[in-house]
Amino acid sequence: MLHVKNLTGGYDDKKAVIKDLSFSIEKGRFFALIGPNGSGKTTIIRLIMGALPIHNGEILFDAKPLASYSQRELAKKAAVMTQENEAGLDFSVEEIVMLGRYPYQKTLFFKENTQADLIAAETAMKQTSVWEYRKRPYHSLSGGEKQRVLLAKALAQEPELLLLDEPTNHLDVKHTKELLELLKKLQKDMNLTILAILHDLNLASLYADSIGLLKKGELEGKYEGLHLQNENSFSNVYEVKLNFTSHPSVSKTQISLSPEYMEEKPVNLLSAVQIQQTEKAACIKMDKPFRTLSAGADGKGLHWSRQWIFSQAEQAETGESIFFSSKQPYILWSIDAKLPKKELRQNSFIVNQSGFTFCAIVSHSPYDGKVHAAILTDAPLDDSDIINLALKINAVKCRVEKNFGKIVVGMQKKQQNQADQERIFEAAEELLQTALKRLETPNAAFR
Ligand SMILES: Nc1ncnc2c1ncn2[C@@H]1O[C@H](COP(=O)(O)OP(=O)(O)OP(=O)(O)O)[C@@H](O)[C@H]1O
Repeated sequence: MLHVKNLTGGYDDKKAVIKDLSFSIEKGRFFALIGPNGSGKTTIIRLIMGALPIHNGEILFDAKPLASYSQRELAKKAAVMTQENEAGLDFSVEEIVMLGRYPYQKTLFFKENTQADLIAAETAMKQTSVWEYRKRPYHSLSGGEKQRVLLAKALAQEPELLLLDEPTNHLDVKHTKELLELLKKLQKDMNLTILAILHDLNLASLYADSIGLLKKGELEGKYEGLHLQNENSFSNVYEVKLNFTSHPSVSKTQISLSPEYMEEKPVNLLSAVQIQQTEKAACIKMDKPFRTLSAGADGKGLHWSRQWIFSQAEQAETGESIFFSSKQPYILWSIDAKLPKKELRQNSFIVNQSGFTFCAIVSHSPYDGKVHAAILTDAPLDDSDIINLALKINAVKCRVEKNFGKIVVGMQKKQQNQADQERIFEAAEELLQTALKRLETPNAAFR
């Protein structure tokens, strides 16, 4: 559909902003153009739309050079939605959208609107949810509403290729999702080809079929989706440390930042923990959240939590808590070791060596046959160790994630027999041994 070959161009003949750029977009594909501020993304759209001089190379639409299309022909093929401020225009919403029909009209006067023009404009306004604003002056709308009107105008052009410059700018999270879902629908239903400049790398990862990463006017790479191994190249281009992780429910990569202002400091579990025990419930609390992998009754999955409740109640307290339902609640691990030594040895492991603390909590309720296990450590262990442990005790949810030395694994699984319970103890012990090996403290003792 669109072939950009060795394109060099910019705002004047002397200085090229885009340098020797090549990429193509197949018909019906969603291509996201990303890159730092000033890398040339908008300039590429301007070059594609013939608004800027090409110094070298060529742009082909359907294998025909850009220059062979008249303005009207080009406008039927490709529509662009830019960030340019049209707020000065004193038109109503429907008049703005109708401007998108100009390639199909003999004159620019609205009275020439045909039935096809009216239907296309109405469809576009309904698709973008601006139909209810159609009589309102454009300048009276909010930034997000204006954004959707400009998209409606582009869609009214009935293009084969849609060029979008930061289409989700100004949109709240609901409208961002709605707009991108709409684009995916148009892509599928009408085989629309989309080139969108996106600043939000997570959205690019979720919605684009392929991604072009631009750096100083050159294409750093083209990616068929983002993958964990792209972390370094993206971090280099953006000059900031990016963390690539897996989306919790779809097979896509998501990107996060680690703010420096809240740099994590190692915490000593022995002093960070508080234990509260009543007749019907027991609660282990930490003074800061720990990375938690849990299949507990509440707070399932991999996230941050700071309290673990063993309770007869059906519901846990809210907020960073993991809830272990147990009809016969008890904690088998106690910080001040009040429990008989034998029981403590059987059910918990505490190692305090080299400044790091490890602790395994395993509780088993003979009443309902459920086993609860938690591994807490402030040692810099790999999540793969945790995952290995999780696999051994049949945890239902697990995910590899970079950790920062503070890990909690909490698991709950219906286990019917003693052998399963033993397996958990063994796995927990193995994890602690791995941790010790890593810290080169092979002689650390269990208490
Ligand atoms: N009208 C202009 N005249 C001259 N130079 C321009 C003009 N518009 C942009 N530039 C320059 O071209 C380069 C690329 O700008 P462009 O707007 O294409 O970047 P971008 O990647 O879209 O940035 P952003 O993410 O900030 O929107 C920048 O160095 C910019 O200063």
